[in-house]
Amino acid sequence: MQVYYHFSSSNRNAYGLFPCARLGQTSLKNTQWALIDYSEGLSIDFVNKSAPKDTPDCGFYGENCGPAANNTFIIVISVGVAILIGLAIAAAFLYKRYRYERKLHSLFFMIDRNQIILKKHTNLMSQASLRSMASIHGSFAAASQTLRDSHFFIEDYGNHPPQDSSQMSSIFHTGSTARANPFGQFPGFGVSSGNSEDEKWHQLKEFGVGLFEGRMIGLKRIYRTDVELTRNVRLEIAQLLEATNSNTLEFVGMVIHSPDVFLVHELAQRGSLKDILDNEDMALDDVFRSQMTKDIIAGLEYLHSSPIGCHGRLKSTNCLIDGRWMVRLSSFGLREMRSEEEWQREEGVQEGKDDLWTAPELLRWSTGLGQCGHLLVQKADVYSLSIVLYELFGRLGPWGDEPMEPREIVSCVKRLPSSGKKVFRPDLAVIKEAPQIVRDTVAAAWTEEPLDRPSLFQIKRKLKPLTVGLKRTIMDNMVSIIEKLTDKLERDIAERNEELEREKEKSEMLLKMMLPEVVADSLKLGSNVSAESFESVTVFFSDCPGFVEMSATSKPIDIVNFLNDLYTVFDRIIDQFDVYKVETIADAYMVASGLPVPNGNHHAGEIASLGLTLLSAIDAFKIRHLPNEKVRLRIGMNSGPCVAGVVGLKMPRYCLFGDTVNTASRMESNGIPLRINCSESAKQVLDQLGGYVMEERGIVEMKGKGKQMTYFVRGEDSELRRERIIRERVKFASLKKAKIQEKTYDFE
Ligand SMILES: Nc1nc2c(ncn2[C@@H]2O[C@H](COP(=O)(O)OP(=O)(O)OP(=O)(O)O)[C@@H](O)[C@H]2O)c(=O)[nH]1
Repeated sequence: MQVYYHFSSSNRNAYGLFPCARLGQTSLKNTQWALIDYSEGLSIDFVNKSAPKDTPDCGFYGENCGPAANNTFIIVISVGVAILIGLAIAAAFLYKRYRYERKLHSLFFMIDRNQIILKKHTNLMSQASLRSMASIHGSFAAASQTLRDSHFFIEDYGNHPPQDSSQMSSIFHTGSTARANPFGQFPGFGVSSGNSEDEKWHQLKEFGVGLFEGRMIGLKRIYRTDVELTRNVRLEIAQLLEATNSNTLEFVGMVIHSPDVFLVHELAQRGSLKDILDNEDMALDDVFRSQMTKDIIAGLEYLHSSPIGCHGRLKSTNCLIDGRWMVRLSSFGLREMRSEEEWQREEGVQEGKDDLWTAPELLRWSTGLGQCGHLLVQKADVYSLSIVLYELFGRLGPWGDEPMEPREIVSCVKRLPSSGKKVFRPDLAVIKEAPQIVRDTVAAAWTEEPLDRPSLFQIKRKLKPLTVGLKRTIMDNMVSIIEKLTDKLERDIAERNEELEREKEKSEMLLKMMLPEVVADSLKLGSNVSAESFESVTVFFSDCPGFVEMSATSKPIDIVNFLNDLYTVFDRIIDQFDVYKVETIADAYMVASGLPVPNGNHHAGEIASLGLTLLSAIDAFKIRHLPNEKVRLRIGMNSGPCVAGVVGLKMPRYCLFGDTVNTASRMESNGIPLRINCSESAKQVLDQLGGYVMEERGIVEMKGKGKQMTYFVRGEDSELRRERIIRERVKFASLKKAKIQEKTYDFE
């Protein structure tokens, strides 16, 4: 067979079929098969100088085209897109970081002081609130704050806040990376201007309460001489703001207003664990203790796993209790900023009380908490936890019944223990009632060697039996406590009401002793008591002649005793008559009848009968320091019109005015001792009443009054008086006060 590729052998340029090889058949004997014999001929002059492809582009069946063929393309595209996404993420990350850095450089945490309304801090552990439901077990003690004097000082710029960051840096040492002018951003933020608002803020010592953006906040003073806002400090503040956990207290921001610096945090309604433990009225049962233990550990766990890394100053004052009775840890973080504060405090303000919870290695550490690694502080937290648990279960304070002063305790803990000797720790016997697992945990957690202390995880596992089934039990517990509280509350309210009632009665009684009942009643109702005219009253004066001489020769205390004895007798007697005691001035005793409630013309009778009774009583009266002497009482009485009213704002007195009063006084001063010296007008009224034995004394010259006819009242017919009073009582209610005398006095 021949293969042609050219149809014209003479013209090799023309394309056609030409022989280029010969294929023959090789005969094979003894076989049925023949092999193809190929002999090469001319070389092939291919169109386009190369042999055509032996396979079509897409293959014989299209297998090289379609979806499979696009994989590479897709891969390329995918890689491209991935790179783009990567770049976008990186850009976003960088942008976020840039924004974070910018935020760090700003004063994002600053709160303008003017946005906070300071509230009076009655610690919510106070009696009142605790008696209220809020506090489960009756009254909590007021916050046991050890108020420390402020040692805080930031350079004072007077009334002119710094205008730029360079000035600002004198207040806040912002470091090379941090420069900001907070005054531009926060109107009112800056330095004290010495007004009353400043005063209020200065007066806030350790802790204050305020209202910020509609919610109650706690203000904790930071004791610093300056605030260095380095990047680290800002980072710590940012971490605090980001910390959100149900067992840590929410940090809201800072108020910096020279010279005051405050941390602003969410308010824990029920005060600190210490407040609760210090309050003897607050019975804590196992369920509460277990729940609190659980909360404290949970709070610490969160801090240890968060960027904050540790607590560093755990103590019972920093375990705050919120409205739902959950423990919320506070005062963590800001280690760098507050480590400075520690040393300032140590220099004199504290008596070591704050360090009773501090681990020995931290007490020995000399460069401040800010320089400690997280692990070290975490182990120190475990130590502090052991003291808090000891306090919680022993309820005798962080060091139980240890008699040493806090400062001594702290120095003993700080001292390196000699080998083989027991380390100085609180007495475990104080918590002998606590479950064994608690005692074991406490003992293990205050080990001297930090690394030998258990981890929080181990502590939690060890104490798990305490909290098993707690959820259900605590609810039951709450209900029963609420019931108990309600009972207690009701009893307390009833008791207080009774007390209040008693106090009210006492003060009313006092008022009535000072003023006539009708006057006291209208004063109580807030009405004005205007002066009142009385047509006819009788005024009585008595006096002890020789009193001035007696005063000169007796000891003042004897005079006081004498007058007290005498007036006790008089006061008892006047209760039997319808009279009103107006006042006493030294030995002078003034009484009136017919006011403030008129009693017709019975006033003269009441006064005369009173006088007779007094003279009778005086006969038996003994002067304690002069047993051989007798009181020679001189009495004067006069009847007529008068005006009475309350005068003065301070110590208001019910006073009588008018000539009737003056004449009564003259009757007494011009009278004869042991006689009732009676004026003409009083005698006339007594005659109208009848039953009084009168004796004419005669005309007496009286200073300012001229000649006055005078009488003595010598006796009375008590039966007549009795009948008269019984008869007239219906008409004159005040006569009901009058008791009926049985005896007729005769002074002849
Ligand atoms: N009711 C209530 N009282 C608080 C609150 N914060 C603090 N207190 C009271 O103020 C006391 C002192 O609190 P802090 O100043 O935080 O305690 P501290 O022991 O001085 O703490 P550090 O200075 O951080 O070591 C607590 O024992 C509470 O009685 C709060 O949010 N609510």
